[in-house]
Amino acid sequence: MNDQQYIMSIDEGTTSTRAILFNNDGDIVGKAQREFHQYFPKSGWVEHDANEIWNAVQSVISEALINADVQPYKVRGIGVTNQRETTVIWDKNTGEPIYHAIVWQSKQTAALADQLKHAGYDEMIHEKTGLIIDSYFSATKIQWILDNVAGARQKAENGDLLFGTIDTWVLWKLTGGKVHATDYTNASRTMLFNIHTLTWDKDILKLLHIPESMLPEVHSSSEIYGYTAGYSFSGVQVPIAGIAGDQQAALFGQMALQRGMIKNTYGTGAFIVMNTGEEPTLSKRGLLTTIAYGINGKVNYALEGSIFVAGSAIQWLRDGMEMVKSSPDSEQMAIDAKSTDGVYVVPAFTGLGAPYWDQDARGAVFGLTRGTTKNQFVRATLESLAYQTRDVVDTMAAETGIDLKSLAVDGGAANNNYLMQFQADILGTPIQRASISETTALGAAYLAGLAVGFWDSIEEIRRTVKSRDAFAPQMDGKTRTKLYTGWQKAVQATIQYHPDEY
Ligand SMILES: Nc1ncnc2c1ncn2[C@@H]1O[C@H](COP(=O)(O)OP(=O)(O)O)[C@@H](O)[C@H]1O
Ligand SMILES: O=P(O)(O)OC[C@H](O)CO
Repeated sequence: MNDQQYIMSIDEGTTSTRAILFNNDGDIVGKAQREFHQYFPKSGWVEHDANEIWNAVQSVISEALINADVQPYKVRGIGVTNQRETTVIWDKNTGEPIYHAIVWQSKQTAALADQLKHAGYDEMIHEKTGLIIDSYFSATKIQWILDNVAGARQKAENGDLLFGTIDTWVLWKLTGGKVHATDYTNASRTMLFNIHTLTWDKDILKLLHIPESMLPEVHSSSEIYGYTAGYSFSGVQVPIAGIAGDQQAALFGQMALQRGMIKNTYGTGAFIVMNTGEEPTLSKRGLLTTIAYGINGKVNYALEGSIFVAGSAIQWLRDGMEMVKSSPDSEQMAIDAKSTDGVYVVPAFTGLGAPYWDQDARGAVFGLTRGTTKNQFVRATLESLAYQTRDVVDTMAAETGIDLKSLAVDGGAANNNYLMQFQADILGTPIQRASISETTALGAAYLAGLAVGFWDSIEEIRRTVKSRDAFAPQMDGKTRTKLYTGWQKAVQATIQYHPDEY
């Protein structure tokens, strides 16, 4: 009899939900993926239907089990990882969301964030939460829902509403409404969590008029939060034993567990995270301080540079500009272009994140001539992912004094070999690409597997890590400086031009 057991990761991303089954060697044995609807009700707004996300979660769980021919009782534990910050508020009596989930990229709360900044709360919020006031985080999204949905504030004050990031929503649904909890990594993205005391911050809650009764309990990233209930896992009770925001899960999946280790995940956005050890480092240069993971009674912190538009710029080339048929086609087109011939694309579609934090910037293209080709435009768009990464990596080096020896990468767009080579060239640093691009899901599986004894220790996990693809820098220093200087000028010009002001 086959007594192999598995861990299932549920990776609820910005554009799709995946369920992935891992065996004891950390290999993928089954997988299912489902895209869901993106709602753009007004310019700059991005929303999801939380019920649709839950339906997608249920269907990918079943499909992954069927695809791998694995019986549900063979799953030892579930790890949940998720797009962070995205905010759901639901009625705890009916289980119904009272508004669409407001997505991390959404800009409907930019004015609320500006009010907080202008009232001079930057320093207080940065000091307590490690974050820079921005509509990106959950806090102003909660405020907005309470202010804009009829009767919501009263219900919240009566204790009838629950807030959750997507991990919390999925956990609540999986456990049949029994468990309302999150982990440190997700809590640290709300702009309501004190990263020093590891508690919800009462001063910020008071300032934003958010009742604490709405907020989930906060736990470590690796422990049993509850068990699947009802038919949520084909009727079998499986422990949900790992939770982490997707970028932190990727850091864990890369086994970047020592101070100074750094990874970049190229998904919808790109997120560069450096493990800074057991003490939080507050940035003076526009990086976020965040919780990397909490495990075995200890918390590790990280510095993060968040780039809002990365793979989604390639989706824009596909769906908006209709310049590529599929995202992977961008690789050959970039190679065929041979050079961008001075074209720069700055994809600031929803403002600029780290290190600029300019909510009002919008995308721009520079250097077009009559001779500019589609292939050059595609190449320039791909290169923007690498330039934005260099902006953050340089800032991290300046902030910490730690020089980058190599950059660990993963995520969908990291499959693009042209991009990876250009990234190594423009950084002047080698790139190490994880053997599976699903490092986020792997990290959540590790966290869950450690909690249930599927893996006994981190050392045991390390023994299963496979060799990686490497990209060494080949560009000469003069070309690197010339290209990067052009990018810096393009970004400065983008910051100068705020279309809403005209
Ligand atoms: N070969 C490729 N070249 C460039 N971009 C790619 C490639 N493959 C996927 N992408 C981009 O990567 C993103 C998907 O990556 P993924 O890690 O699945 O993202 P998420 O978790 O944010 O949903 C999409 O935006 C897609 O356009
Ligand atoms: O969906 P992803 O992978 O681009 O990740 C989104 C981030 O968690 C947002 O902070």
